[in-house]
Amino acid sequence: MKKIAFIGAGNMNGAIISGLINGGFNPEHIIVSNPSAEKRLALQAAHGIKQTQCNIEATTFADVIVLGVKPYLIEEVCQHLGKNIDITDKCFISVAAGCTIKQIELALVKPCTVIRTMPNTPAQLGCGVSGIYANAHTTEEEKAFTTTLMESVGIVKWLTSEEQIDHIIAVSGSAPAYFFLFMEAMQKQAIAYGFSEQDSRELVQQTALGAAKMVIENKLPIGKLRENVTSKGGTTQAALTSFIDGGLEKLVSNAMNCAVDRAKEMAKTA
Ligand SMILES: NC(=O)C1=CN([C@@H]2O[C@H](COP(=O)(O)OP(=O)(O)OC[C@H]3O[C@@H](n4cnc5c(N)ncnc54)[C@H](O)[C@@H]3O)[C@@H](O)[C@H]2O)C=CC1
Ligand SMILES: O=C(O)[C@@H]1CCC=N1
Repeated sequence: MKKIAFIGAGNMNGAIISGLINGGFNPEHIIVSNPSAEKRLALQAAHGIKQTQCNIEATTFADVIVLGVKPYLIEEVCQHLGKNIDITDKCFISVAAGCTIKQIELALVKPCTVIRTMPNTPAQLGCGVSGIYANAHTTEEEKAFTTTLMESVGIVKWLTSEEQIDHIIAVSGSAPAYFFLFMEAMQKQAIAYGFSEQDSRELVQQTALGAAKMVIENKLPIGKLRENVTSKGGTTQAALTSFIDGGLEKLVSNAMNCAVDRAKEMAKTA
């Protein structure tokens, strides 16, 4: 079985590690590296994985290296690895937004496999979505392993161009936060009606879960599910009209385009 090094013990790598372990991946084959101790020790305590403060030690241990540091650190981390150890047989998988395969290849110096994946944090529950795009050095076996790796934390979509990574960021990578923002706004209003904070949370979260399950389990178009809740001249129609008059659709597409633009900007300034 392949060994995996997670460089960075933050939110995204932590979510993938949780998902892998919950899916039965052997913790002995996983190492995480992070300069500060707290987060890597917490991951070790939670999952029984190996940990180190040294990226070189983690990379040397593994066949597959998941780069999960902030985008502005990816090149620095890769240069350090490329200059100090033989990485030619390793498979690098970056989860970073706004850092291209070309930038990573240049930083690693030696030619090797570089794959970009854009997961999202529901990966920690096995409910993630990951877009994947691979460079020309990637073998079919490495592609198959990456599919298996990311499928252990959710669904996978292979992409036909690297640009689609930026689109996946807008559609699913950043998107849990859109739903959280919407739920926070609903919870605030529920509290304003006098419900306790806890009751407000339960009302909102259960409604979000129910709505998501209906979308998943029904084959009906999402618009039809919406119509089924909306009695003519009723309460839902009043609420939806307010959303539509407020420009919700445009607001959503503008927000998603802002995520795409920001990913492109980050790649330029890297
Ligand atoms: N948070 C999210 O929902 C998603 C994040 N991503 C990507 O994941 C990457 C990480 O993001 P987060 O997990 O949110 O950030 P984070 O800040 O939670 O995690 C980054 C971790 O890297 C560690 N770190 C810093 N310098 C390091 C070094 N030289 N070597 C090893 N570790 C080092 C930090 O101490 C921190 O624990 C980013 O590139 C981001 O674009 C991708 C998809 C979703
Ligand atoms: O906000 C970010 O830049 C990262 C990428 C997708 C989710 N979080």
